[in-house]
Amino acid sequence: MKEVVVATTNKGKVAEIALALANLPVKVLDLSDFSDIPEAVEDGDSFMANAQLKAKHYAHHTGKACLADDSGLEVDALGGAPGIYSARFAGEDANDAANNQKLLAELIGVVPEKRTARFRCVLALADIDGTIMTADGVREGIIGQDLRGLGGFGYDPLFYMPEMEKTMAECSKSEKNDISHRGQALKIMTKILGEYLK
Ligand SMILES: O=P(O)(O)OP(=O)(O)OP(=O)(O)OC[C@H]1O[C@@H](n2cnc3c(O)ncnc32)[C@H](O)[C@@H]1O
Ligand SMILES: [Mg+2]
Repeated sequence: MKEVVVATTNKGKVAEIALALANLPVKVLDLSDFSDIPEAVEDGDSFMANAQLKAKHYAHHTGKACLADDSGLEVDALGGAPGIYSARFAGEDANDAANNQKLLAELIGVVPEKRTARFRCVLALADIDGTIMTADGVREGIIGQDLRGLGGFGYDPLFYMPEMEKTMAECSKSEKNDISHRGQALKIMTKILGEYLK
C-alpha cells in the first residue's frame, strides 16, 4: 500500500486530516513516525507558498509523499491579521491560549457586526519526484467575545458561526470537517489523492 505522511507539527491538524483520509487505500503516517526531522522554516509570503514549502521540506526529509497544511485566521477589523502569522500572533512561542487572549484584547470595543473573520487553509501534497498538488478552503465566521467549546484547536473557541449557533470548538471532529476551511480543502485533496494512488 502507498504511504503518505501528514506533515504537520500540529496534533489538531493531524487528527482532522487523518479522519478525512481514513477511507482511502493509503497508509497514513505522521511526523511522530520519524525522528530528527528539522521543523520547516515558514518564510513564505502566502498560505500557498508556506504549504508548498512545508510539503517539499518534509518530503525531502522523510523520503515519502507528504501532505502539509498552512492555515490561519483573517480578521477584517485587524486588516486581515493575523493571517499567515496566526501561529505566532502573541509571540514566537505563543500557545493557543495566548493567541486567543491577544485576539480578544485587540478587538476590545469592536461590535459584533465588525468582528467578521475567516479561516483559510491550503493543503499541499508533495511527491518525492518533486510533483506538487494543492487544494484550498475558506470558512467565514465572527470572532466571539469569550471562549466557547473544548473541541478543535487554535482559534476555534472564538470562531462563532451564526448559522450554526455555535463556535468551531463546539463541533465534533467530523462536523468540523463537514464545514471547515480544512474540511473543504480535504474534500478536494482526497479526490487528488484518490487519483494519485491509482
Ligand atoms: O505549521 P504546522 O506544523 O502545520 O503547524 P502550525 O500549528 O504551526 O500551523 P500553521 O503554521 O499553519 O499556523 C496556523 C495557525 O492558525 C490557526 N489555525 C489554523 N487552522 C485552524 C483551525 O482549524 N482552527 C483554529 N485555529 C486554526 C492555529 O492557531 C494555527 O497554529
Ligand atoms: Mg507552522
